[in-house]
Amino acid sequence: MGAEVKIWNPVEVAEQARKDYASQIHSSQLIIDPSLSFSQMKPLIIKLCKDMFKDWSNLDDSCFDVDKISGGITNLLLKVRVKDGNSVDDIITIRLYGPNTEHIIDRHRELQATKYITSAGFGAKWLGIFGNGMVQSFINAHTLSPSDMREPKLAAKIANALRRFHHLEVPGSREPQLWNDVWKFFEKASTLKFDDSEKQKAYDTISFKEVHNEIVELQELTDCLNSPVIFSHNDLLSGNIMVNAEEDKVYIIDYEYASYNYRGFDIGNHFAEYAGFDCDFELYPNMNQQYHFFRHYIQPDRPNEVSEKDLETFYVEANTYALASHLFWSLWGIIQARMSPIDFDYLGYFFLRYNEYKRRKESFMSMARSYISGGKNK
Ligand SMILES: Nc1ncnc2c1ncn2[C@@H]1O[C@H](COP(=O)(O)OP(=O)(O)OP(=O)(O)O)[C@@H](O)[C@H]1O
Repeated sequence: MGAEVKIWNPVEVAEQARKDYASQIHSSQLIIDPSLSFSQMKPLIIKLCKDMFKDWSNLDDSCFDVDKISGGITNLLLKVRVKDGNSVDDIITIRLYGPNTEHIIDRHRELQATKYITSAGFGAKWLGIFGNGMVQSFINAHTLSPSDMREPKLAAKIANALRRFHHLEVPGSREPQLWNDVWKFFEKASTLKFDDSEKQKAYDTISFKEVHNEIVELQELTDCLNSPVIFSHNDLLSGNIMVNAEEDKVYIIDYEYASYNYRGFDIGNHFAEYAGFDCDFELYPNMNQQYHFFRHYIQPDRPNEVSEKDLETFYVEANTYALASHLFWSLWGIIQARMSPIDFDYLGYFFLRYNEYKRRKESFMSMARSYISGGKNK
């Protein structure tokens, strides 16, 4: 299953991180095969913890409680509670990379982003690295559902948190990655073969010539919008937002796709995620809901003073780039259908996202053209 691939040398990465921040990142050379059953994996996870955190190396195995955290569809998230005799237990999360995810995720880019994002105080603390994954602190908060994101108070908080995220300065390439990534996905997705004949049949119905033309057309159009390039999360779905209501804190987690990118893409992609993995696109936010979000993104202190002109600019950007989000994740779905062992209908996901692209294309593209030529969008 291609599971035992070491992505990096963990010791070197940890050493570099120590130099970069003067903070200690623990490391282990171990690799855990994510295709193992949970009961087979458990003792290996305990071994990993002991190898990585020297303070725990002499603890009895019974001091470790290992559980799965559900929610994601790319990696395996584990929670380890360690009772070492102190009154307060330690809790960590172990993110075990899904097999073959190197086809869709640039792990070195993710690592670079994670270092800077976590040291700026977003998300969980980065604690350690091993052969095919990383360890972070456990966030004591609840994960949002798609319908939570529509709730006005939460939408305002998310907008404000995303605004702060977009102000991050992360070293490395500042080139927006959207179209590089879309074309990379396209090259991969259009040249696959499936062992499963049902999947192959469904795959054969996809016109990659048509998809190619759609990408070209949308790229040309969005280029004319001049959406600012910022440091972008690129995957702000409900499962990647956690909220601790008591502390009034919003956590943006999971930086697998983070890169410099177009502001409109990050916001439009977030709106597309109101539909959830079930792709109930009736839940896509209407203009009022979007304007509420923009007001709190643009001017969280004085949301009612945001100009109509700014609201219109954001509206055109977000909805045109929401189309790009459909293309991006539909191509991702095809690749995952071939590469991922996770039980999820990724090919079905392609069709849902691509059909939504086609359903919305005319109205959003004509709005963008009218905006670019100086007309009104409504
Ligand atoms: N540090 C953490 N502390 C507590 N819970 C966490 C932490 N990191 C992730 N989770 C929980 O685990 C879930 C899955 O995590 P994550 O989104 O990173 O997985 P994923 O497989 O990359 O997901 P996807 O690809 O669907 O975005 C999250 O929705 C959240 O509920």
